[in-house]
Amino acid sequence: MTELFGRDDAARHIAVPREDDDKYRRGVLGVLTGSTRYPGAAVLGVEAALHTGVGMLRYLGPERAADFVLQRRPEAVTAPGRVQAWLLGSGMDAADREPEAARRLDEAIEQGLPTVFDAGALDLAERAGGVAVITPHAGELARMLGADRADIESDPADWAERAADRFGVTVLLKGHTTHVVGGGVRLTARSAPAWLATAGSGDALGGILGALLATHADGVADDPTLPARLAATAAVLHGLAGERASGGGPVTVLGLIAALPATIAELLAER
Ligand SMILES: NC(=O)C1=CN([C@@H]2O[C@H](COP(=O)(O)OP(=O)(O)OC[C@H]3O[C@@H](n4cnc5c(N)ncnc54)[C@H](O)[C@@H]3O)[C@@H](O)[C@H]2O)[C@@H](O)CC1
Ligand SMILES: Nc1ncnc2c1ncn2[C@@H]1O[C@H](COP(=O)(O)OP(=O)(O)O)[C@@H](O)[C@H]1O
Repeated sequence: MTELFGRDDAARHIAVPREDDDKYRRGVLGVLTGSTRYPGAAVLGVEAALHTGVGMLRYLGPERAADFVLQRRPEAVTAPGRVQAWLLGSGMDAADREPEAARRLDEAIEQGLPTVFDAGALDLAERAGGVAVITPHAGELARMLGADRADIESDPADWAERAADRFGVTVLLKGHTTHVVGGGVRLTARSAPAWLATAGSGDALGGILGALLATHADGVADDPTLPARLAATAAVLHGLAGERASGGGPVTVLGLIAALPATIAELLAER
């Protein structure tokens, strides 16, 4: 059975820092995204993760992208070190991976930590040793499954379930309605206005989900349904922040990201 995952559900999945927390205890997100060709995707994912809330973010992608990330977010740490979760692949091209990026992706996957596999890392998800959430759009899922995009679009929840079974991961299938399948649950999130169909919007979603995994890293391996619920939470936050930024009109991805803190505050006030 498919459950509609709404704002109340999302509100319950936001980790609020406590008085005895510090930056490490809150959760550190490692980010390997972006490329020389697509540095902007790295900036968007980092921005979205920081606006969702993490204790620390380590950005370890290619130099050109790192320069842009640091210009925009000097709080991002570019030195390698321990992390509690990974965001991989946004703004990378699986067919043309930079060698250093490929090496770092391998090292990250070997750690077996909770990981978001997006865009140019989707092909690596099968190798995940720990909790894995993949975030394809219908075209990407079609490529992964050797299926027709139109078939996936005609029955997205069913195809998301097939992918979850085949790859042994939680699947977040993007679109106007987001379908999440994994750990024996099927969830849908429907909060997104169609203005969100804009380049870079998915890169922001990856950052939101990465932050949620990092801040729930302790519980996520022990609760089979939690990765799916966190993925659905990311979709709800993304949709609500998009709605807030749009106000009924066009939305920019940085506008959506800027709306995340107030969106989260509103959800927390309701719980
Ligand atoms: N600012 C940035 O740096 C952005 C980077 N992005 C990255 O770009 C990479 C490719 O993502 P996509 O979601 O575009 O991959 P898709 O699988 O949707 O598309 C692959 C390619 O197909 C072509 N294509 C598909 N439909 C087309 C159409 N209607 N008209 C013209 N060309 C079309 C484009 O050349 C595109 O690059 C990912 O790594 C993604 O993360 C995108 O997220 C957009 C923003
Ligand atoms: N018609 C739509 N209505 C609402 N949200 C949409 C629509 N189309 C796409 N989205 C959302 O926008 C984002 C697009 O992600 P993606 O296709 O990966 O774009 P990009 O790679 O350019 O960042 C996803 O979060 C998706 O759910």
